[in-house]
Amino acid sequence: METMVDSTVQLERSCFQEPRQHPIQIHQTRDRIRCGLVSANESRQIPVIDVSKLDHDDEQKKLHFACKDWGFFQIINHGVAGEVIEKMKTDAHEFFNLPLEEKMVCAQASKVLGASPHSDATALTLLFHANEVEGLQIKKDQKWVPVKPIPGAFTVNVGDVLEILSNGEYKSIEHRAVVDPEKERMSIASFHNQIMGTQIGPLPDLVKTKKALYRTIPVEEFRKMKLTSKQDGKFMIRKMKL
Ligand SMILES: O=C(O)CCC(=O)C(=O)O
Ligand SMILES: [Fe+2]
Repeated sequence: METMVDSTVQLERSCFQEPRQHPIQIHQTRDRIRCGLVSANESRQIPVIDVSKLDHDDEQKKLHFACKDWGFFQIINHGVAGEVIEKMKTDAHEFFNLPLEEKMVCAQASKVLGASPHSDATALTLLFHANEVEGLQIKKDQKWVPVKPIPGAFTVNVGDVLEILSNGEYKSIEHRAVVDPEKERMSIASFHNQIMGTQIGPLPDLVKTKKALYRTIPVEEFRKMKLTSKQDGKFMIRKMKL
């Protein structure tokens, strides 16, 4: 049986009268929910990219292969100050300690999502583990691989849009969040998308000699399709495949 998160609150920046470029979700996973056995492959781990070394060929290659082979990686030495990270954690905890009515002021609250198996219909997702409890798992070679967050690191994943832009070279990987029977888990996801008025499709340079594997459509149409579709696994990739 799939495990599920019990409470996910989507904090679209529009709630705060700012542009909606990077919606943020805070996930809180508690113990009361349907909980099942997880057949996880503990022996493998997602790659770790050192952002401070990205001007070197070796680290760039590592990043390329991380996007190609895993679609998921952690970044360290990313330059986000420790105080900023601590503030994110305390804000997330304070937010979840608010009474329910106060959390639901967001006009987008009806679009709350869970973390059953899915790929992100974003370009890139940055995920921060706001406490030490694990729960994120990614699908690798038909097995669920648990992500072991490095303290202070961000987990990055290639979203459907990047898979499409790269004409399938980079992979948007299915993932899910499972519950810990003992402890509460909290994570903060920040979604990065293309701006309105642009197109989503394989980059022209990549399809000069190769066949395009996905359709090209305006961002607006992509978003509309995402909101009106049943959100199941890699549903946007299925819709965009040629
Ligand atoms: O809670 C997590 O770690 C996963 C969240 C997630 O997959 C998402 O928000 O798209
Ligand atoms: Fe996700």
